Amino acid sequence: MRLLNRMSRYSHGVSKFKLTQPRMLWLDHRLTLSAAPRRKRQFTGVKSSAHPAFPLCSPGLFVSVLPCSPLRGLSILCPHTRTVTHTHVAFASSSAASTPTPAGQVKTQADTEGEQTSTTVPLEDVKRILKLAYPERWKLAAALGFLTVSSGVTMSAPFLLGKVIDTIYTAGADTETMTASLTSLCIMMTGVFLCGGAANAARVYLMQTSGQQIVRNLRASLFSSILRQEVAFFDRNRTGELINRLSADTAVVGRSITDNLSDGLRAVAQAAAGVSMMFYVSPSLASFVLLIVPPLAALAVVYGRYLRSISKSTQDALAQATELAEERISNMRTVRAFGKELSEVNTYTEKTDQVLKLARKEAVLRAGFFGVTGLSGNIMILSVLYKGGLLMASQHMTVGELSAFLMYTFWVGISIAGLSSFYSELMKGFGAGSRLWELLDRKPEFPLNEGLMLSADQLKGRLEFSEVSFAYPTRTEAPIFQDLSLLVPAGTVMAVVGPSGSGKSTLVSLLLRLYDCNSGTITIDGHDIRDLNPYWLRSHIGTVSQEPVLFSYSIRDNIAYGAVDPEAVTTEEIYGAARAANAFNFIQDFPNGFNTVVGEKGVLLSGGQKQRIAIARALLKNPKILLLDEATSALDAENEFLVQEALERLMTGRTVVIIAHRLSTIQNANAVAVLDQRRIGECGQHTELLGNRQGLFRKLMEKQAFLQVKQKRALR
Ligand SMILES: Nc1ncnc2c1ncn2[C@@H]1O[C@H](COP(=O)(O)OP(=O)(O)OP(=O)(O)O)[C@@H](O)[C@H]1O
Repeated sequence: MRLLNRMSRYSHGVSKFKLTQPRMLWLDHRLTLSAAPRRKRQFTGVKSSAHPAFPLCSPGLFVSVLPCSPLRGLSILCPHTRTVTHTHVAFASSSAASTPTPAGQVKTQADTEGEQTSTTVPLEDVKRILKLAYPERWKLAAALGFLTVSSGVTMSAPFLLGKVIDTIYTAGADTETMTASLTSLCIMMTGVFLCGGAANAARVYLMQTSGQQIVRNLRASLFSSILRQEVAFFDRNRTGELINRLSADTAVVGRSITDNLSDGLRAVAQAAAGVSMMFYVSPSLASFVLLIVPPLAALAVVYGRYLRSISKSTQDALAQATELAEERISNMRTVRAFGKELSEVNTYTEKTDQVLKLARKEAVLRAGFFGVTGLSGNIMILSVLYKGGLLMASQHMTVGELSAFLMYTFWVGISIAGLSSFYSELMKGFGAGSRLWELLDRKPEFPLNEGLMLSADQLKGRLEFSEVSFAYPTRTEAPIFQDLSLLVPAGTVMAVVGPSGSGKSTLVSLLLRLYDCNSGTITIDGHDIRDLNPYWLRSHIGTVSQEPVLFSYSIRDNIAYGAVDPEAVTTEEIYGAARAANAFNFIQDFPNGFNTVVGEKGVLLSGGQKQRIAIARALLKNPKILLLDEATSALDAENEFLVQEALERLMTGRTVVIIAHRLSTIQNANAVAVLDQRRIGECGQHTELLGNRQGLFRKLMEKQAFLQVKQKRALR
C-alpha cells in the first residue's frame, strides 16, 4: 500500500522507487519499465493483459520479477503524467497476488501520513501548492514585505536595548547627557516598535484573508470534482473520508501556504539574523554557544522521527474511533431500536482507550524532549552568562553587549523551535495536498454533460435492453445480469417483479446511467444511452424510490428541486404539483405550511408524506420516462390509497418502469417482466402469465399470496 501511494505521489513526472523484494508488478499501459541494463534480464513474462482483480480496467503489462533474484533500484517511468494514479499499478508478492487498491479509491489520511513521514516532497507537489497561491500573489507578496519589516524590527530590538543599557551604565556622573541620549534613543525605538507592530498586524491580516480565499477556491473546486464522479466512485469511498478531504484537508493546505509559510520564513530569517548578530556582537562568545547546537539538532531529528511514527498510530486509532462514532450517530434510530446504547458506548470507549494509551506514550516522549530542550536552553543561557561574565571582566564586552547577546540567543532558540514545527506542519500540508490532488484530478468514468440531446419531438420514450450484462464495479465477480433483453414500448407501463436481490433496482440504475453495462446496449428511442448527454437524459427521467430522500430544506424547496431551474418555479406550480400528489392538505395543516423544514433526509415526515412530496417533485419535472419503486408495507391503508392515486396521476401519458409489489399495480400495467437467473425469465400481460401454471410469475404470485396469509395469521 505504501509503495502504491508513493507511486501515485510521483505520478506527475518521472517516478522512481526502490523494490527490496522479488515482486510481480502490474503496470498500466501508460507506464513503462526501465532498469539498469544488467538488471533487465531479471524481468520475465512481460505481456499486455488486464489485472485479474480488475478485469474492467484498461489492459496493462504484467511483469514478473524472478523470485530468486531480488531486485533493487527498479525505476518506473510514467511519461503521461496527470492521468496516472496508483490504481494503475499493482504489486503482488511473487508467490501470491495480493489485492490491490480498488480502482478509484481515494487515499486515506493514514495512507498519506505514513507516506509523508518517509519520503521527501516531490517538486510537482510544490508547484501545485504554489499554483494555488498564485491568484493571491499580490496580497502574499505584500504580506512577505510586512513580514520582512516586522522581523527586522524584532531582530533589531536586542541590539537597540543593548544600546539603552550601555547608555545607562556608561554615562557615569553626567546625568544630563545620559537623560538626553536615553530620551532620544527611547523615542527612536518607540517609533521603530510602532512600525514593527503595524507591519505585523498588516502581515497577519493579509495572510489570513488570502488563506481563507485559497481555502474557499479549493473547497469549491473539490466539491465540484466530487459531485462529478460516477456513482461507483461513491460505492468505493466512504462519505466521512470525502467530507474530511473537503473540510479538514483544504484547511490544512490553505494554512500551510499562508500561515505556516510565513511563520517558517520568519523563523528562518530570525534564526539567520540572530546568529549573524551574535557573531557581530561577540564572535568568540557566538562560536562557544553554537557548539551546543549540533547535538541538540541531532536530538531533535531523532525525536521528530519517533514522534511522527507515534502520532501516526494515534491518528489511526483516532480515525477508527471517529468512524465508529460517525456511523452510530448517523444511525441513532437503529442503535436505539436495538437498545445498543451502552454496548456502543463501551465499544467507543475501548477505541478511545487505545487512543489514550498511544497519547500517553506520546506525552512521555514530549515530556522528555521538552525537559531536555528546556534544560539545554537554560544551560546555554548559563554558559553565555559565565563566558560573557569572563569577557566583561577582561574588558572585552560591555554589559549592553552581553544583554543583547543573551536576547539574540533567546530568539535563535525560539526560531529553531519554530522551524521544527514549521517542517512538520509543511509535511502535513503536502500530505493533505496529495490527497486533494488525487480527488481534484480524478476524471469521472463517464461525462456529466456531454453527448447527444434529442429534441422534445424526437423523444418518445421507447426503452430497450439488448443482451445486457452487468456486474457492480465493486463486485465484478458477481454478475447481476447476463444477456438480459427487455422492450418497453413508448407510453406504456412495464411492471418489473422478481425475488429480492434479483436486480430490480439495478435495472432502474442502469436506465438512469448511474452505472454502465459491461456488454450489450440500452437504448432510448433507438439511441444508445452511452451516446446521450447524461444530464439531458436524467432531466427527462423522473424517479420515485421506495424510500425517497428529501433534503433538509423547506417542503417548498424540496418540491422545486425537481425542476431544471428551481428558482424559476412559481408558487402556483408548487401548489399544483402538491395537489396532484395528494400532498396539499397535509402540508397546509403544518403550522408553517410549505415553509416547514423536513429535517435531515426528511426525518420529520412520515413515510407516506415523504412519498407524496417525492411524487410532487417528480411531477414538477414533467418527465417523459418514469422509474418508480413502489412503496410496500410501510404505508397504512389511507396513505397507500393516497400515494397510489397520486402515482396513477403521475404515470398518465408517460413510459413507466415500475418495480411492482402490489397486485393492483401489476394488473394495471401493460406488461409484466419477471426477473430470474440474471435475465428476464418471462414477459407478457398479467393474465397471460398467470395462465401458465408452471410459469415463474404464477409461482411468484402463489408464494407471495402464501406469505401474506401466513403474515395475517401471525398478526392475529
Ligand atoms: N452499489 C452496489 N454495489 C454492489 N452490489 C450491489 C449494489 N447495489 C446492489 N447490489 C447487489 O446487487 C444485487 C441486486 O440488487 P437490487 O437492489 O437491484 O435488487 P432488488 O431486486 O431491487 O432487491 P429488493 O427487492 O430487495 O429491493 C444484490 O445482490 C445486491 O446486493
